[in-house]
Amino acid sequence: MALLVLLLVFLVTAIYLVFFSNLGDSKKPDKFKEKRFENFLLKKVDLSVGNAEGQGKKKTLSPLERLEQEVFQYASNTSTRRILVAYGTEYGFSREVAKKIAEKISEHFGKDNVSVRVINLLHWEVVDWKRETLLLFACSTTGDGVLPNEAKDFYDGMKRKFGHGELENVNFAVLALGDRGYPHFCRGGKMIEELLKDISGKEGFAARGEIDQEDWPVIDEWINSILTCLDENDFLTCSETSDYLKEALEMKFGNGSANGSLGSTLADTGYSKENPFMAKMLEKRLLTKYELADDKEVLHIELDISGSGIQYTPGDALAVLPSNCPKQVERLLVALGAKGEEQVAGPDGCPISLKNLLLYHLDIKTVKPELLMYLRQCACSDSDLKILDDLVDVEKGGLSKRNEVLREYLAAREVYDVLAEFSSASVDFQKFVDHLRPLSPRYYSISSSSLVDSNHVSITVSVIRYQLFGLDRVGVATTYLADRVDIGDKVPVFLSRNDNFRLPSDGDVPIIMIGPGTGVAPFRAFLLEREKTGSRGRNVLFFGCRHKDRDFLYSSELQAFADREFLDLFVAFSRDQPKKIYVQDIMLEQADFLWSLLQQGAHVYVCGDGAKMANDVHEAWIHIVSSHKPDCRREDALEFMEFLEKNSRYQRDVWIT
Ligand SMILES: Cc1cc2nc3c(=O)[nH]c(=O)nc-3n(C[C@H](O)[C@H](O)[C@H](O)COP(=O)(O)O)c2cc1C
Repeated sequence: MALLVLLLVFLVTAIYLVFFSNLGDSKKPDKFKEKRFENFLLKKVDLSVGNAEGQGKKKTLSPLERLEQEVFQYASNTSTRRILVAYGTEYGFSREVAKKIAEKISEHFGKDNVSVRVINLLHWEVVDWKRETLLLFACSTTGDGVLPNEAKDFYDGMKRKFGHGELENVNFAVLALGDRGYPHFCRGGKMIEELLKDISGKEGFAARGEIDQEDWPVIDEWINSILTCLDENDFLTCSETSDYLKEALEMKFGNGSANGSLGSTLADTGYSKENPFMAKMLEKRLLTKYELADDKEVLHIELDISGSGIQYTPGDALAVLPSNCPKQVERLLVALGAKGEEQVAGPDGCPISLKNLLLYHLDIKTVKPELLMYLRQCACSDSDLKILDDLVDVEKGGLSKRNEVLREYLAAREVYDVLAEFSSASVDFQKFVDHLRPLSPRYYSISSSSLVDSNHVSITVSVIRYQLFGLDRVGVATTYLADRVDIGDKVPVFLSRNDNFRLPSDGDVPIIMIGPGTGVAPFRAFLLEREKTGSRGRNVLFFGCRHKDRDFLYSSELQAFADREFLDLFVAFSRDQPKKIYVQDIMLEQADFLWSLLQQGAHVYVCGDGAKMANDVHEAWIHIVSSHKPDCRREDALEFMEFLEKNSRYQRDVWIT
């Protein structure tokens, strides 16, 4: 009996514990629940950040997941009103723009009334162009006025495939994205428009948009002009009720497909911005004397890519995904009045600490004009409001890049500066980060040859450090590599192909390389490759720097090539004598020699600063050609250089800082 009573007491206690303790739990103060939520957040953060050191350790995406990043379906695909928005991008901005175009069209017509599909031009072969009636293109320009790598096959393929007027059913319009600082502004978009004009046999239904950098107000204007045209004309309606495209894409790239390749960049290695390879740093060597205030700090960096499957060719670039400088992030957090541990939504929508988001995911240097508009909303002092109103004055061009005052203001400031300047603005952390750009990869010309060592890749990095408004400023990726990555640490990288900067296939053809400063990087790769393949063609290099004994990059290697009579080396040291001398000056001294090389079919390469040097070198060529070709006027010389360019005998890999 006593045993029975004991059992009964035990049972009652157990039942009480199971049911009532839960009840009790639910009455515990909210803090307890918050704690459990916090643990949940921590787990999520771990997943989204990868690890404490940095980003980059992301899961490998399946072909279908990668496809979803490339192709977006914004609306019902059963609608008979249909449009295809195709983008060609090198750095991702045109994809962002294409998504915005799709969203706006979807919003304007109602998402059930129109089917808007977005596709990377990389997948152009999946599209049945004769079945498409309405096309919008958003395409950038890269290199020296060329199409993005992933859009090149589309351009050549469409030219081959369709004759004049063959796509007569197509209505199209083009948005060209570029940067006015480059000599061939928006050339990629212009090429696509010309192509479409030819194969459709008609003009675009709306004027071509030309965008100077990330100018959203002008992009919005163009989208609005498109919406007006679509309201006024019935281009949208097509005769088909089902959409072949989604099915075709899934067939081609879906799980289990036989040829599930996503195109050249991804297919070769599977590594991309979203899914980088973690390459171990093997060497970091200073190539310059770095002691005086005026000295340059240039590093030779070698990385281990064994096991990655990355196969590079001289001319290609290596993209590095950096993280921001912790000191700069701390400074920003102080200006924000934040601790850093505050939770905000990360790029994938998962919660992440404000500090980690700023360290690993967002660009804290570039100020978007939209951030100023947001600060305008939060500012409460009259003087802050007045300055902000003046900056974004509609009369001056508002938020657009046409607003010269705003343009100059932003060019000289980082995100910290505007926060510090408009300190009366009390910002919401989530809204603040929503107004920052994502941190983008930085591209460095590869300076090694995979024929010499396929497991290693090297880049040549000029480290950026300067002062602005009395504060230290740094180049994000250059100081990431110089200060924050040690030998043995891993760096997230992926390969960026550059088929517009290639050695001649015939090793007997002479090459003329012009590469001052870090512009010499791809030429080191060219020389190593040509020596390894036993090329017999003459190699001529024009290199320039400030001082022979301070910043002559790879001097002993280059001198050794010259000593072996494998290289004709010409150098210009701009500051070693009272009169400044640059590469274009020493080219002119060698005019007869250069002309004779051109006569022998030489290929010409220029790498480095696109703002000044590339133009000065181009002028030097015009001079050399017009002074050697009989009866040659300036226009004839320009035409001659264009002829060389069209025949891949004049290739430039230039950039503007
Ligand atoms: C290395 C490099 C070369 C560029 N060359 C040109 C050019 O020749 N003409 C031009 O208008 N814009 C040029 N741009 C600017 C880009 O077209 C512009 O930044 C564009 O918004 C990038 O879009 P995307 O991210 O879709 O490639 C160049 C940009 C870079 C980084």
